[in-house]
Amino acid sequence: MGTTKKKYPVNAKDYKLYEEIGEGVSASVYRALCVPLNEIVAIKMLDLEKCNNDLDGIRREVQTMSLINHPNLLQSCCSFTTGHKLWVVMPYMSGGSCLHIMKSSFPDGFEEPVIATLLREVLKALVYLHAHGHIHRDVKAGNILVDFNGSIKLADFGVSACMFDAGDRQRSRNTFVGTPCWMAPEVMQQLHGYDFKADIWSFGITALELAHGHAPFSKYPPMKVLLMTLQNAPPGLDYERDKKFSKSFKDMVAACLVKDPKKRPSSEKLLKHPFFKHAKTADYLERSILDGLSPLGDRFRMLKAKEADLLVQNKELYGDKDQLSQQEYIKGISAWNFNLEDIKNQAALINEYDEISNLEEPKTSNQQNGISDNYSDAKSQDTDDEIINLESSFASFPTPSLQALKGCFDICEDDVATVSPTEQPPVQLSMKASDQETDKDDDIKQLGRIKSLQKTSIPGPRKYMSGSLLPDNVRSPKKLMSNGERDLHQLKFQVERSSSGPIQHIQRNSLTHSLSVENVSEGAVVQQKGRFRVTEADLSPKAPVLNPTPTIGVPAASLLPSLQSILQHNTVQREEILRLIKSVEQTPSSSSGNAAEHVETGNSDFSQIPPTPRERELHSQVIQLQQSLGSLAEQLQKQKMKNVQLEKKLSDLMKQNSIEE
Ligand SMILES: Nc1ncnc2c1ncn2[C@@H]1O[C@H](COP(=O)(O)OP(=O)(O)OP(=O)(O)O)[C@@H](O)[C@H]1O
Repeated sequence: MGTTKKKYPVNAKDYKLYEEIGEGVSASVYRALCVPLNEIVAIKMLDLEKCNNDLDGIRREVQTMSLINHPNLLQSCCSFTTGHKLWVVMPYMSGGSCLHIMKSSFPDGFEEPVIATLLREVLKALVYLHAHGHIHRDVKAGNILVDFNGSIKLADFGVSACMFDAGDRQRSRNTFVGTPCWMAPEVMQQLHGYDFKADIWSFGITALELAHGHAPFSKYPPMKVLLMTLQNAPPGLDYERDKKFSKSFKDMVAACLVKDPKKRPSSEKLLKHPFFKHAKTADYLERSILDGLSPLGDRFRMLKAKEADLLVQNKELYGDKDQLSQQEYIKGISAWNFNLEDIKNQAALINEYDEISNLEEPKTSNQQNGISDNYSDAKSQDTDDEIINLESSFASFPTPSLQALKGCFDICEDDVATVSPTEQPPVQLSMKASDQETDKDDDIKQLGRIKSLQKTSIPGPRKYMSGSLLPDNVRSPKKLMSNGERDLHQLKFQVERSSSGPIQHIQRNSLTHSLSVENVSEGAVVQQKGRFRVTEADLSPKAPVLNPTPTIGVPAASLLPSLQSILQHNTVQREEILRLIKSVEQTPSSSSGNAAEHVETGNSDFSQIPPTPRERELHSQVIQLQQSLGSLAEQLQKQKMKNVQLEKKLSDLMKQNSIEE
């Protein structure tokens, strides 16, 4: 790919910013000119101060984007920080995402040959990613980008995971990441972890999304989507209107949407499915889906305006009370609140929502696990019991420190100006190219330098995103207004995401919000950044993923997530050992009591009492766990020492800095 050979400047002043072309949960994307290369690019801007707790996600995205090299994957050209923003420079994909194209011109989805062509390209990208040990974890139409010539690239590695993280290729993941509608059941369940087969599920959901114009369950709030995905039979091409689709398409979707991940094909195998014989060339895509489309920026603006209108209409129709309910509902869901009372309240709101929503969902013929698969059945099951069951199905994980966001990127340039913590002006983008340079320079000056890593992050008003655009006929359960002023200008910046898109991050400034973000010690904490996202410490007995060994200049704060993860992991392992010891004690054979004593006293000599096979197995597990506990403690110790050293360096540097200033 040509982009890898060119040297893209890593300085904001070398780019002229044009119009906004996309928004996600965590980022805004702009079209821009790379002045020295005279090339149009797209720049994704992430506000590091607002991406609470998602240092790992951002780092992963930047790393993955720079390392991948495949024609169907969006590779970054370069990335750098300016003020508290991270800029990721990428090739500009002028067609925008498939989601945007559908919303603009194909509200009921694409024709089958188009779908086959798009999906084959995405699948090629997945084959590459999986072969290199990556799980994408966010495959959906919004992340399939189309270029002017019909070429396709899969984007957004914000939640991708590397299977080699801990040096173990086969390791399943135990993190809770993704976008609800596209999320595989095993990812939601968090029982046995998951692997690259989770992408195959999302791929199947994406196929349905491209066929219908929206993902299954997309009109439901996130909690409901989780319930439905877990309880209902997998969705498929079973609608009356799906008769137009070929058997091979239906087969391909059915192969992906099997609840048991082991029964899903690998991406490589799926690529050989007869359905992809219908795939055509990029040329064909250009003619069939790009023809007549207005420029990306215009489309984006129109779609946003439409969303804002919908929101205003909703306000008029349902009033503030309902909006407040929705807000409360989304807040609970977004924060993945395990407070039972809150969840019950949320469940009540789900029912409320259902009553007014227009049910057009399918009655699938196949039943799985003896659970009814039609929506009205699922609706009637919105009981407290379900919520309690669901609550027990999910694990909760600790959250990295807020401060950990800083200092992650040592690729900084241009961090020049100074600003107070409360000063966080948005980047103002002029539509006139000639004005760009001045405006941008001013902005950069305003954005300022982050003086201290210890500085408390005081987020400005949250710019709520609208990445996934609502189907027109759907009343938004997810778009809401703040408690504050509700003028249109504010609306623009506070539109929530569709539930068919990632769940919106909610600023935790409400007294009613009972979830403690940083309460690591209780282990009941969930990290969340727009998606359900619970990472770092997992319940797997395997070693936690450590941040790479810090290099000089990496702030000590960035080690905190690893340390927390190790601590958490330690606790989990300790509990596991205790549990095993208890279970040895409870083994009915007369010998087991003795065996437990041996274990408890650290004496593993079982020679005098012949152990049962179960005791042997438990014993060896205990030994393994003890060993790994030991090595974790060692790692923790090392990390602590490094932390101390780095903190010292850091404070020296800060002193030096303040002297210079
Ligand atoms: N290189 C690009 N060229 C054109 N449009 C782009 C490009 N990158 C992103 N976009 C547009 O911007 C939108 C948001 O970008 P992106 O998905 O990377 O942000 P995000 O915050 O990671 O989103 P998500 O909500 O999926 O997590 C995309 O859906 C797409 O429409």
